[in-house]
Amino acid sequence: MSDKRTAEESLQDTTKKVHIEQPSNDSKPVHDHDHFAKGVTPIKKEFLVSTDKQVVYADEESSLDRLNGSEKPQAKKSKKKRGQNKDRDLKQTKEAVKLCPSLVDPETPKECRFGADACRFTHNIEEYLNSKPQDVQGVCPVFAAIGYCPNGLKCRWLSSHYKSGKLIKDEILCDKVSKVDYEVNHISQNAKTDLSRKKFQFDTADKMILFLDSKVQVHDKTKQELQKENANNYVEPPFKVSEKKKLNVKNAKIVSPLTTVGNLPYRRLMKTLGADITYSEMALSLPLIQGTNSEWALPKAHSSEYPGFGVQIATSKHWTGAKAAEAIAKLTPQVSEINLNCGCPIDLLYRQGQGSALMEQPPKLLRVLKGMNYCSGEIPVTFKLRIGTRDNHPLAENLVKRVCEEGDIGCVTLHGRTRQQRYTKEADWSYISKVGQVVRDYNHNQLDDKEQSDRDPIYFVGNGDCFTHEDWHKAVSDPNIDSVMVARGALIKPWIFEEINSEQYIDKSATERLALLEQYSKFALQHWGSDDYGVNTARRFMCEFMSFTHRYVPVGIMERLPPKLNQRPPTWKGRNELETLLGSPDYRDWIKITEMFLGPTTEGFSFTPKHRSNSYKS
Ligand SMILES: Cc1cc2nc3c(=O)[nH]c(=O)nc-3n(C[C@H](O)[C@H](O)[C@H](O)COP(=O)(O)O)c2cc1C
Repeated sequence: MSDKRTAEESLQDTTKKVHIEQPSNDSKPVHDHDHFAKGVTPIKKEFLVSTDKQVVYADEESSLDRLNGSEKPQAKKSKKKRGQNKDRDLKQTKEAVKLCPSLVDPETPKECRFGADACRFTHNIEEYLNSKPQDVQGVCPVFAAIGYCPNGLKCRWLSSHYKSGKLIKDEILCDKVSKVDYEVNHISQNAKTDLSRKKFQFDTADKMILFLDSKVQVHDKTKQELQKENANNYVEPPFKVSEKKKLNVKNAKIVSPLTTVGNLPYRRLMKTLGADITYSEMALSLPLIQGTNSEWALPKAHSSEYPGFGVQIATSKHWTGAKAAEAIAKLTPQVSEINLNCGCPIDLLYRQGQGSALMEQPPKLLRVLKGMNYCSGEIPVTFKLRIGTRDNHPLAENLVKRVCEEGDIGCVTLHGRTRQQRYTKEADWSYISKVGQVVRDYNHNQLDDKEQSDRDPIYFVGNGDCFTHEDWHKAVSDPNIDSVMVARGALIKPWIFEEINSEQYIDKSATERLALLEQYSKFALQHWGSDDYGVNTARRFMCEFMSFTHRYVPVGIMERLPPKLNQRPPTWKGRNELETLLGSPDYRDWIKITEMFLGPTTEGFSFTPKHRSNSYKS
């Protein structure tokens, strides 16, 4: 594989876009080798590299790090073969000497509540600066973007904005950028403390939970009496669906909720590339209502994402769903929808009755949706499900029918696979259409109902295997389907919406693709910081992102189109060194790419990707 210098030299390669002509249906492959076997990406002979290596991709479940401990139910054999890292240690080694955060700007030091002597961080600026590793060359990307660097002395590019003992600020740029480039949905420490100490006022949820409790079947006579009383105390929801924020789903370009990889910098990148709707990574309701820091990091969004930003939650109980919805509505109002995850296949969640397990308990699912809808104020509630949990036992059709009638939802998204299926076999778009028909019929009937005729239709979105503009347009040409949610397609080929809008394949040059990664790195530094911690975090998530981007096979080297998500390429080389580097499945090449933008890896950086064979420690 090429070294860093060569890759940078390759930056000079041509940026000309080439539009690939679609071969006609009857066109024959130029040659007829093994690599045209079913499931194998057809790559032109001159770009093939002979080797015995097999490409194996791990998709969804291996990215669910926060939910470690989960196991795929019936794939023990392949799990062993794949050697996935289920217990990745994601902690990074810390700086040897740490500067007290009160001193990041030495000119305007803040008060340290512990005092210099008791503080566990150093207050000796000179000692700190002497202990820092050498600065990364060039201008601090955060300073360049927003006119100042919030990490101050801790920045890894410090020398670019620190002159004569002072931090530089570009007031004009700062002022201009602050109006358009900011993050929303940060919640205060006080709010988190209130949640964790059970002092947060869940006024709406507390009422609704009593009512929903009355819907749970009990056999005890006293409890039944209490239930009756609670049911009688029920008051009308403060917001009807028609009074909630409008969803704008018809033909919208939608990026799926994506645990780990669908982080804020990635979604921000996707907004620059034409996404209309983005979702947070899945947040678990219980830690949300307990005020956990890491969970409340998930509803944060970039200003460019709102409106059009959905927060996805998982829950198994109506009370946690209702409380989480109320907390989100009160604390992070810049949310366009709260999406209930009813599709997550992973075992840990399933065993707890969350994710796809909710599909197996319709009354419970309806209680959860009702509770969320009642407590989410003006934020509409939507849900995402799969065909069912087991193969040959589809549940979605009947379930969606019931939810339309009773669930007060704004949109349904259906992933055309079962839980059992995971990513094997293609998504079943004919079943997706069938369920879409159910929603369409329901909407149609509502038009005849005078009381309901003012409300927006329930939208229906299909999901599964969309990788080309043809897939997308074919799906939305079905009158039952309002739009398509794109997951892996938008990770592997982030410019997919550009292709959809222009209705053609775009053969992005390697330079253009590298520029997207550079943009990601800049957004990542802005989000996580340009200090040691921020750079390490940005590097790790950039590697996670590249574990998808490297799977892109340039259309210009393919023997025939369309490319498919479930095809695996034989080993190939690109049209130049940079293209080969970007397609490398080797984690060391991903690190090399991060080094172009984030500087060299520092002592202690470790990256443990999905496959053990790819682990890295500096
Ligand atoms: C890395 C990764 C993380 C995912 N995380 C979530 C998630 O948090 N919530 C969710 O509803 N679906 C999640 N999914 C599933 C996708 O949203 C989507 O339903 C599925 O990948 C099928 O779409 P695709 O064929 O376009 O990839 C994830 C998928 C992947 C590959």
